[in-house]
Amino acid sequence: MTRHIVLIGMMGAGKTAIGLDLARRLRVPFKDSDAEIEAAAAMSITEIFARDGEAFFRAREAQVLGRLLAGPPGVISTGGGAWMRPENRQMVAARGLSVWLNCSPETLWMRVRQRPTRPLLQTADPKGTLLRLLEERGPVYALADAEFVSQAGDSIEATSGRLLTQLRAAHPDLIQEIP
Ligand SMILES: Nc1ncnc2c1ncn2[C@@H]1O[C@H](COP(=O)(O)OP(=O)(O)O)[C@@H](O)[C@H]1O
Ligand SMILES: O=C(O)C1=C[C@@H](OP(=O)(O)O)[C@@H](O)[C@H](O)C1
Ligand SMILES: [Mg+2]
Repeated sequence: MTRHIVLIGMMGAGKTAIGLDLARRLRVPFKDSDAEIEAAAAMSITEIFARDGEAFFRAREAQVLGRLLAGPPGVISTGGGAWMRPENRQMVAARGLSVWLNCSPETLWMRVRQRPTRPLLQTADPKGTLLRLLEERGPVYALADAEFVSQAGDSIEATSGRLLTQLRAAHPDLIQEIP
């Protein structure tokens, strides 16, 4: 691979799950910015938000993203808010291909409602919060180099396989060796 593949998009779109499977198929390193932040802080995302606040988390996120982008090309899954910072978008553009994992609001909600691991959704109306964030962020996600639409009924494996086919077709320069 000549550049990183950087997955962006909403919470629950499957950036972490699809990124892992995509990296396995490509036999390249997989990094998840949230997991890297958690490892460095020895705390969960929930604990970081509760103890240090969102601004602190966003600063760590930008740092971690910079470090991951400086490493060998691989698949990087970001947290849903990372793409909102213009500096992060610039860093990604310099070293990677950004791919918006797009997904219907119903599917996002179905996936995130089961897990209390996303502090931004700990509100009185988590579904309303998710929809509002999607509305705010959608136009910014659309700035990504590529968009991939994840279908609700597809498995993780089917989705990452289809994503790889789409990426190979649209960016033959990116993946030079067929694993
Ligand atoms: N087709 C699919 N694509 C992505 N995730 C899926 C799919 N089917 C089920 N899931 C589940 O949905 C959740 C997606 O969450 P995650 O990968 O953490 O998303 P994100 O990192 O974008 O917030 C995971 O629990 C995953 O196992
Ligand atoms: O959308 C966001 O602002 C966030 C998304 C989360 O990552 P996922 O998109 O991987 O769930 C995590 O970074 C944090 O809870 C904030
Ligand atoms: Mg994730």
